[in-house]
Amino acid sequence: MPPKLIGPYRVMETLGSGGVGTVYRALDRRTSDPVALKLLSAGPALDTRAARRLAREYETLADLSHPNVVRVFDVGVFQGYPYLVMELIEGLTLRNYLNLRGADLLSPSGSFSTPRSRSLPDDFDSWSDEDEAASHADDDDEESGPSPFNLSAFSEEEPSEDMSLHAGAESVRALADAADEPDTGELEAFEEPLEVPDPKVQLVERRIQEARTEDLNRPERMGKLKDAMLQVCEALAYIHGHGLMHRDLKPSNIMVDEDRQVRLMDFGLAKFLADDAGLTADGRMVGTFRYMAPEQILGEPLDARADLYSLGVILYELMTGRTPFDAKTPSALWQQVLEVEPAPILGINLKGDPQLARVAHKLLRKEPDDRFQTAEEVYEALAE
Ligand SMILES: Nc1ncnc2c1ncn2[C@@H]1O[C@H](COP(=O)(O)OP(=O)(O)OP(=O)(O)O)[C@@H](O)[C@H]1O
Repeated sequence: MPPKLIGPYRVMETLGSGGVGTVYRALDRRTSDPVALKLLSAGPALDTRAARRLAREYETLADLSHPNVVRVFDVGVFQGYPYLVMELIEGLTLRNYLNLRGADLLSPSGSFSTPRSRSLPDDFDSWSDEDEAASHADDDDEESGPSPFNLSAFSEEEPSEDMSLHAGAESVRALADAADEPDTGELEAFEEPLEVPDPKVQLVERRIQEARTEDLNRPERMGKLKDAMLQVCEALAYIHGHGLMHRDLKPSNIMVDEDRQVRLMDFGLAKFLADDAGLTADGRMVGTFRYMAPEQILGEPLDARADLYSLGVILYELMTGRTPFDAKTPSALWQQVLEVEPAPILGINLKGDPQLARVAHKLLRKEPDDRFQTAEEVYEALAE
């Protein structure tokens, strides 16, 4: 049960939960203004010193004002846990915004609903105990609970066909059986036909893949993606210009409102929750490994270029449907981030935009010096 009152704010409903807390829609009882309130319940309760530090950190954020940066109104402490009050964004996270399909928007009753699709499965469930301590750091992307917002501004999106994007072997085989291809009967000679590549299955898999990349490359989706990325660059240029870093940039920290205006959220939070090496007081890492730059994983001093690496992961993911690196354990993931080159975007999405792919790969360079050096440079390259 969510609390009814947090400081002077009346909690109306839960908007979603992430790795470090829960976000509520709330009303400021003094003004009746609607706000979003993020209660950080992941760490240990704050002592007075930490509470004062929180207030200091957010004095800086409260002064920021940019159309692509979420406004921070207030901070406080509730039963020992810090909370942050910010602008309520009536919209969707970037991932859901770019996954929208007509079929997702209209519920059977005809009312609008939030799409629940996720572009990545959370395959980190099977971590070993030793990985457990770090596991929360990748508990991203949970966008739970229905949106209370009217999403009619997004409804012009054309419904796309059901492409069975995550069709398992069984459904692929069923589709193959139904495919209008002549049966060669060749498989009957084998005792274990499943080990032999079935041309019909391969054909259907190829068609699914083609349909999937066609969906990723829809001109309307690509236009939205590029526009959103440009706005994120403007937001990053602004906060970097103020000497701040985001440190936890990922698709669930970017929201798009009904006017397609992008808002960057949660910057600075990772810094407040962690020390310079990115560790919380109880030794856990703050941030999301899949989006973290190599130097961030290594606990090295960071600058704005670490945010640009995260931007590269986001762009890569939005162009291919998967992050550049993925593994079953954090240590395997770190090894990839530190040592492995990402698979070429255009090898996964054959008809992807070459210019955007080039930008993403340059952002993903392991050495900060080899990346774009500023968000302005990225903006220029995207706008070309
Ligand atoms: N200012 C806001 N206005 C409207 N909805 C919001 C706002 N901030 C967050 N939300 C919603 O609440 C959800 C949870 O946000 P939260 O920041 O807790 O999670 P997260 O970003 O997925 O994870 P993390 O805590 O690791 O950053 C978001 O996915 C979003 O749907």
